[in-house]
Amino acid sequence: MTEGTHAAGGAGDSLWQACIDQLAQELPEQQFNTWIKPLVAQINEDFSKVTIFVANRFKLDWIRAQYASRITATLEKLYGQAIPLELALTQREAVARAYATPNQSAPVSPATEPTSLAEDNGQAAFKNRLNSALTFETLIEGTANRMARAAAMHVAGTPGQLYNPLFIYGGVGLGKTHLMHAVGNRLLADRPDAKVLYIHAEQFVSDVVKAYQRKTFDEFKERYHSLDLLLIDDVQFFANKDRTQEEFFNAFEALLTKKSHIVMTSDTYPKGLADIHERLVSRFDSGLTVAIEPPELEMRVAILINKSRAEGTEMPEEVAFFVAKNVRSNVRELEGALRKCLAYSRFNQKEISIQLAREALRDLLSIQNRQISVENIQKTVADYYKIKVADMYSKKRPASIARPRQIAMYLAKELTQKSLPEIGELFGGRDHTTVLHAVRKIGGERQQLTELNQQLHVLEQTLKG
Ligand SMILES: Nc1ncnc2c1ncn2[C@@H]1O[C@H](COP(=O)(O)OP(=O)(O)OP(=O)(O)O)[C@@H](O)[C@H]1O
Repeated sequence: MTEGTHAAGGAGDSLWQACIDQLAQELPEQQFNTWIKPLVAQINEDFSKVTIFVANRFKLDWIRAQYASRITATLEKLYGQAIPLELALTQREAVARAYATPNQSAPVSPATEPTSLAEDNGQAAFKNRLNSALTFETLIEGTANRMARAAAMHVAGTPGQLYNPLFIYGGVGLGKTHLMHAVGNRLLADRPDAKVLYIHAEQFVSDVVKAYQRKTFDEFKERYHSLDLLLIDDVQFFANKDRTQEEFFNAFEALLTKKSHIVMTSDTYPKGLADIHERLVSRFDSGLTVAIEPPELEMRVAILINKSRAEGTEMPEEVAFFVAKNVRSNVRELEGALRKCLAYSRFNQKEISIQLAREALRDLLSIQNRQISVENIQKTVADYYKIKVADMYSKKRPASIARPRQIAMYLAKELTQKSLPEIGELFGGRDHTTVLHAVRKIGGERQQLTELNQQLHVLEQTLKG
């Protein structure tokens, strides 16, 4: 089961995909990528229920509070009648079973606490929100994460000393959250009485808002300032939240003064963070900043072999290479591909082979093999903005035509291997500097204008199939 797809395939699959596409258009890109895109859903074959699997407890609560009704409404609009929604925590066996029995609902009740949540650790009322399955032992090491892993291990072994704060950044699904939990779990294994808290930045924002409304800042401070280790995920979410940034700054200073450790993650390095106060950005960068890169081929192979072993199945090395060569973006997608292969093998009672992987992953492979041509981009963009395809090559300059043309040039550069002169040629013999200008202009505006960004997102999704 991959992100955004349905377990059993068929009509449910298309319905869920349509729902995801719709939400991609409606929500700001960052929100969509963080909360909706990683969701894994299973729609029963009789459409009597949709079960959405979420990676951890916080995410589950967040999806329930912020997005569940929106997802239900979108599905209802698309399907024509309401489909009850259930939220469940991702548990490998549950997902695998859901896969193998597409007619049955997932055997996980929506609000159950996962058995893996290591919330007690002798700290009765204190909830650390750690997932005990995410440890250093289950994190595969490779060139891509070697430095981040080494720094994290150091912090877990001697917190409050070097590398404080530890700032880990990288793209989606590369193991930042996993690494953070590993630090917390390791510290608790060594010192069960340590006060550790894992929290997503959005939850911190929401705690600040609650403390503000209820005038409970003393409790808030007591909670955060007394920690030995604060693990805070996705701090880019602090953007534009002044009060939150102020409270985080206070917590940060208090924790560092008492030599507690802070580990943070983000999708970018500190100076790349937008709309976060300079004094905070410079604090973020004052310890150690390390990147996690997308995993290289050998690491992807090792991850596949290890994860399938953990599921009780041996994946032959040649199959792991085949899958790893075809799934390159991130570990979460790799896990999705692996689950598909394992479920396909169980369901069809076939040995895992390259042929089986090819069948199990055929959707994914066909998307990759589908070449996006400049002609296709021109046609799609012209359709979208309701202009003639011929205007893509014409010399006309009114903005209603020039802008879609620039957008098409931008997409041609982004989505094909063509050079600037080649693209210029295909747009009615234009100079390569004209293409470069369009690429820079649209690329720059995309960062600023949410509406343009959403339009581009829709066009990209359409072109990628
Ligand atoms: N090196 C690794 N070895 C084993 N599993 C990994 C590794 N890296 C990532 N994973 C797994 O991949 C999945 C995605 O990782 P994780 O959630 O930590 O990513 P992330 O970088 O925090 O992404 P996001 O920013 O989208 O939250 C998790 O199931 C995690 O356990």
